[in-house]
Amino acid sequence: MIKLTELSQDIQDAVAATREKVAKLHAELPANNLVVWTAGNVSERVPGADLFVIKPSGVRYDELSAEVMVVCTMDGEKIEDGTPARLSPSSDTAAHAYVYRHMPEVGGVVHTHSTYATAFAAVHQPIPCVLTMMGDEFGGEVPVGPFAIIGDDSIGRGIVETLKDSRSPAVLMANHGPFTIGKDATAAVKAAVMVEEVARTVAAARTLGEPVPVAQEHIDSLYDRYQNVYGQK
Ligand SMILES: O=C(CO)[C@@H](O)[C@H](O)COP(=O)(O)O
Repeated sequence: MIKLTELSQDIQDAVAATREKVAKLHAELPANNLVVWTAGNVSERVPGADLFVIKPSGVRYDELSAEVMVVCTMDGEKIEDGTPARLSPSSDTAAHAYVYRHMPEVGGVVHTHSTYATAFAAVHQPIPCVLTMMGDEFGGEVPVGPFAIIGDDSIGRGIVETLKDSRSPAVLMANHGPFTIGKDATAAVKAAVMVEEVARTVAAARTLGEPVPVAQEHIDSLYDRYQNVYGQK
């Protein structure tokens, strides 16, 4: 088994920095009302190594610190990372690992059960692109992925199959909830916040009438501006 202390100092430093970052980002899930109890997870690739960092399974968010973040290989196997052997990685580790293996551009993955996005997943309905904010962040609708059993790489296969030809960084896995991807874990957390927000707004809009789709040409222009011009250089 790979032992963290036997890896190069550069890799050990990169692991330490990633653990700090991933531990901090987990606090964003309850802070943004995206999870109850322990029902969500964040992971990030370790730069310069075939490793990623993810939270331990079933541990309360206020107990998560850099020291207990679990380090895994790209096959989702925990390495000897200095945490107790009994500390298992998230139950969604195989899904995160599958995404990293098949989407090399992805550096971060997030899963939550946020209420409104999960409600769309429960009824197998994509979130239609009816808001400029959706054009900006998702470049179109947020798609629904297949039903998949938890624990092996079925969820990962569903995520990759659904997102590989989509601009959306979010997929609503049927009867389960949102999984989001990004160039790093911060971007994936942002997508998780945004997908819940637009799901909530679209659900509210439907109580008033039928939401009006944004024209494709406007979606393309919104997406291009937000991805390439918005914010600070
Ligand atoms: O979707 C599920 C289970 O339905 C999981 O995402 C858990 O809700 C969180 O699991 P851990 O990351 O704590 O193992």
